[in-house]
Amino acid sequence: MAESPPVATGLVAVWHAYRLPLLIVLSALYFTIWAYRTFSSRPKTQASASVPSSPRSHSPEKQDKLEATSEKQPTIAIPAKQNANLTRTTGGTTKLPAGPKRVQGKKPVKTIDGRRGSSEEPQPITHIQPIIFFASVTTTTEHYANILLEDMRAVAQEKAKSEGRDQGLLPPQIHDISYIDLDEYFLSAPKPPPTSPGTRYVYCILAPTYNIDTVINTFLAHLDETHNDFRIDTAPLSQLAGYSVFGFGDKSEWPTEEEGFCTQAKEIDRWMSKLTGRKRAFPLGMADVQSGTEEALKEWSTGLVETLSEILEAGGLGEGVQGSGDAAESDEEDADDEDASNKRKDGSQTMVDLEDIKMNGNSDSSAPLPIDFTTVGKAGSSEDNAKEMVPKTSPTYKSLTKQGYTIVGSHSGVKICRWTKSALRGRGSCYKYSFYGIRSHLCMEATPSLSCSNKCIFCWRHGTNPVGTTWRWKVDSPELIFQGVKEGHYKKIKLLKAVPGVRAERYAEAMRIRHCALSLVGEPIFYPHINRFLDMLHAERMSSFLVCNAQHPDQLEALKRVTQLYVSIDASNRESLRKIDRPLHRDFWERFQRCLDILREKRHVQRTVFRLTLVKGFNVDDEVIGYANLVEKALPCLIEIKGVTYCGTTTSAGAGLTMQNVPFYEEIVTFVKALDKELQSRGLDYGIAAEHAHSCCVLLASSRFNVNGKWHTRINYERFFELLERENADGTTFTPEDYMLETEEWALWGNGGFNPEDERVYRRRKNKNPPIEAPPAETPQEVTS
Ligand SMILES: Cc1cc2nc3c(=O)[nH]c(=O)nc-3n(C[C@H](O)[C@H](O)[C@H](O)COP(=O)(O)O)c2cc1C
Ligand code: SF4
Repeated sequence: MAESPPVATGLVAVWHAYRLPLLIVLSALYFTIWAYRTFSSRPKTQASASVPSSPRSHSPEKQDKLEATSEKQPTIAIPAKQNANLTRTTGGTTKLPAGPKRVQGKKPVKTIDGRRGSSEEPQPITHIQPIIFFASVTTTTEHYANILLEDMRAVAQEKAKSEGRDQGLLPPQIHDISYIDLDEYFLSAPKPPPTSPGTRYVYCILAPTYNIDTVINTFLAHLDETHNDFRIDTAPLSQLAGYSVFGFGDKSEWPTEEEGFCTQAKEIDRWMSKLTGRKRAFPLGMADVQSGTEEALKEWSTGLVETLSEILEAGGLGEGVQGSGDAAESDEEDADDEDASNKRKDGSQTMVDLEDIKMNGNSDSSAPLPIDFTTVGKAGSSEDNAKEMVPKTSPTYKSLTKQGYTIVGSHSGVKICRWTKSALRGRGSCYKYSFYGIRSHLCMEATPSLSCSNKCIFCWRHGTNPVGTTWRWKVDSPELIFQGVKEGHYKKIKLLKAVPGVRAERYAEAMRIRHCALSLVGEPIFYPHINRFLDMLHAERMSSFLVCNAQHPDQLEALKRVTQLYVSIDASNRESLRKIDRPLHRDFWERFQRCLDILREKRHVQRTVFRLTLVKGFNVDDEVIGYANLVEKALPCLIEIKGVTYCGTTTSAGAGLTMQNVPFYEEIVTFVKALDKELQSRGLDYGIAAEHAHSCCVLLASSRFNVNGKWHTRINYERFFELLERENADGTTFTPEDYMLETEEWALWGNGGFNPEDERVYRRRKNKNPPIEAPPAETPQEVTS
């Protein structure tokens, strides 16, 4: 047997002598390394570690190509791992997150305005970085997303050339929703890079709708979960500068939204509104993939890009005004409106004119007392000494602006009516669409005189507007008023673009006023330069509907042509008129009668209209004969009959007006039939032409507007302007029959009058047992101007 070498013998001896301490040291070393690896460096998830700043990982070639086509622009890349402080691990970069979510995050801090947000002070906005997200199963949406990318890139380049690069719109980034980690973009807003802290992101989301399970369901589920995850701020994307959604669907199979057209885009829009704290920068756009797709997308993207410029200019979407990024959700919004309308400070229920649903602020029942100017000075006092009708410092100014009026100059006003809002949302226009073809989102409601010479008991404006018998104030130029009312109107329309449900195409249409209702408050013909003001409207091809109170015969006589001339007929006899209109003129009845004579003279030159507002117990019972007398005297082209809207002011209450005085639609119908019969019995050729049950309104028309058995109550606006321009050029006069159009079938008497293309929305009744009788939900009393 060979002997062991001496070194080996030595090692064995050492092992035997020290094996216990050696084993202990080695074990300790092993445990230390294991513990270190286990606790200090838990491996990162693929999601949080590997998300690149903006590339579309699924098609690098395409992205390279797109990037190659663009000039070098300062694109701001989102730093990877920016959301690492709030990471919901989903186990991968694609598709459905499986199993329960794990959330690591900072507790969101509350900001001064009560919203939650980041603890860091946001920098003023210097750059807008649009990010286009799209989902696509059969590549249609992807195709349009790339068109949008190119369009926005071109705009950004153009703007960079003209405006420089210190501030402005950056070329967009694009992401396919299927290939991004949703947590990276939809759990919190991207943080601006340190080199450009004023950068804010705008999400432009393009999505088709599928009634089968696709990545869009995954996306929607993610948005839903994020919003409803109690560990996450409910509006974690509020640091975005805004968002907008565009949907693709197929109308050949899903013809209406009720039947499923673009429903998933609508859902995305709704969730994004919640997640961003209502930062809808532009209304939801929708396109039918069968026709007009590119045009619809173009219209939406043009509007969106304009908004991005506005965000840059204004430093954000704005706060605190409905529609400016702080709009309530559609249904909540309606409920709020309803509440605001129906509840007064003293807790009693009232019904307020729905046109008066305020754009901002609260209605204040402690409105200032009406300013009666009749006792101050004399008419025609020198303009130099003349006072302003509604000075900026006056309580009247404050009260009117609080109610949503924009005061222009010192005596004019403009306001958005609730029907304009309704039409923008595809929920129907006012009765003037059914009767005359006026689409409410194209209509501006204005007045060049906030002052009136009546104090009608049912006037919802009473208590805020000045009253007077003669003009004794400083007179603003028609140019100033025209410019001011247009600006005021467009500004309010712009505020509405973020209101849930507003249609992109209707919003775009609304940016061109086509009609002007001179009927807001006060007496438009009181304004000394009303004719010049009308010329300005017509020069821009805006039709004019003017309502006067039959108290200013001289001004009525001198009034030039309008598209449709109204006289309010609030009663059929002197005593009743005195009680209802509470006129300031002592000779009010004589003035009224003279106005009827003038209307009779004008009936072959203009479309003349009687507007009857029925107040049960005041001007309905036993007055059919009296109204027929007035019709016989003035022979108006048309007679509009509607029920009063109870406004619950102290004035109306003092006059004994309650909800009991508001007629039901059936009662209006009974009255209309009786009046029709009475007119027939006198050989006056009138008939019941159309109705708009939705706003309790019925139209009687002279047979002059019945051609071959078909009612022609609508207006051919194009024709009106052609005829007017010819008249101005060579004096060729024309008649109302020259610009009439056939009434739509659905608007005819007996058919209800609601445009089938609009979505009919019934107001929710919160209070099941209202203390006072309310009109049936099917026939809400909605007053129009
Ligand atoms: C199976 C299937 C279901 C669809 N469901 C709807 C739907 O519910 N509503 C709708 O408006 N369009 C629907 N569409 C139409 C698609 O939204 C439309 O074709 C869209 O352009 C597809 O976009 P994409 O090619 O980007 O995936 C559906 C299409 C398919 C093939
Ligand atoms: S006509 Fe009057 S109610 Fe109708 S949309 Fe115009 S302003 Fe509104």
